[in-house]
Amino acid sequence: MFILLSYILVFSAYSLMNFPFLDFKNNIYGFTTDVINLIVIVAIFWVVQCSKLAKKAYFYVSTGLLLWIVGITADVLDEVVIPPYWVSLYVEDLCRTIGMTITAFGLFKTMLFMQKMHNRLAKELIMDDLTNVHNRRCFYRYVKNVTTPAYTLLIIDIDHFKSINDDFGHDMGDKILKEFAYKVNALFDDSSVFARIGGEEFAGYFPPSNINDVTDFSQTILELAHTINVKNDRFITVSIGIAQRIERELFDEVMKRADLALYKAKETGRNRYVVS
Ligand SMILES: Nc1nc2c(ncn2[C@@H]2O[C@H](COP(=O)(O)OP(=O)(O)OP(=O)(O)O)[C@@H](O)[C@H]2O)c(=O)[nH]1
Repeated sequence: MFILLSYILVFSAYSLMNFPFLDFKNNIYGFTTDVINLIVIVAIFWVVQCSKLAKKAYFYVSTGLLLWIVGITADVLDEVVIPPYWVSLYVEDLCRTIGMTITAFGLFKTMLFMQKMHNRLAKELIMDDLTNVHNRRCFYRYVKNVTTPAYTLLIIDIDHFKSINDDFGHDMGDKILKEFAYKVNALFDDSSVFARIGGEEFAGYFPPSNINDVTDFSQTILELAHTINVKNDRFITVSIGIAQRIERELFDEVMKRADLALYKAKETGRNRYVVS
């Protein structure tokens, strides 16, 4: 900013001292318009310096605006003095045109950067970082907005997960969570939702369906868990609580019943499902 202002001052002083003067009174409107243009572009340049753009976008926008400002400075001065041909051509027209083009390219890069950032944030808002399945926020928001009457909720909890962490380390725990989430997620179709809602706790939503279909599905999850190997022939097991919504029941109440059913599954020996 300092270098830019210095340039404007030095170039203005040089032009005023070396080039012949015009009849300024006749050019007062042109001069005023050009000065306003210069102030606006310098203000935009200043805003760009204060904002946090991506490196490349920042580089292009700043360079473009700088060249543009050099061009506009010459534009302002040619309302006061008569510049030589090379100043009009190279300093004014060429700098301004190239500056505008580079700025436009920089803005295009900025838009791409914003779009990428938006997509990333939108994904982070609904996806679980570790397992890449839907997260708790997404699950709760989705099911709370469901108006269909008899949907079914599942809460799935990996048994004795703490001991996996304790015996084989946290990295192994993470690996198991990822593998389990990936495999179970593949069982869910477009009409149902699967999500990680806590540490080793997952949830499933099914649209109105026969409860026997849901228990069959739960049995498949129990069997799938037996294929996930921790180490040395040790496989995981899971417990599942199932609750089907009763008419007018609130989402939190259905979740609570599914949670109580899960508690019962744990209490009665784990590695099983219990229907509320
Ligand atoms: N590796 C890993 N561990 C996690 C993560 N989130 C939670 N945990 C662990 O999961 C364990 C859950 O332990 P508990 O709530 O006692 O449950 P549990 O050992 O599975 O016992 P039961 O549920 O009663 O069968 C804790 O040790 C947490 O540290 C995670 O993202 N990665």
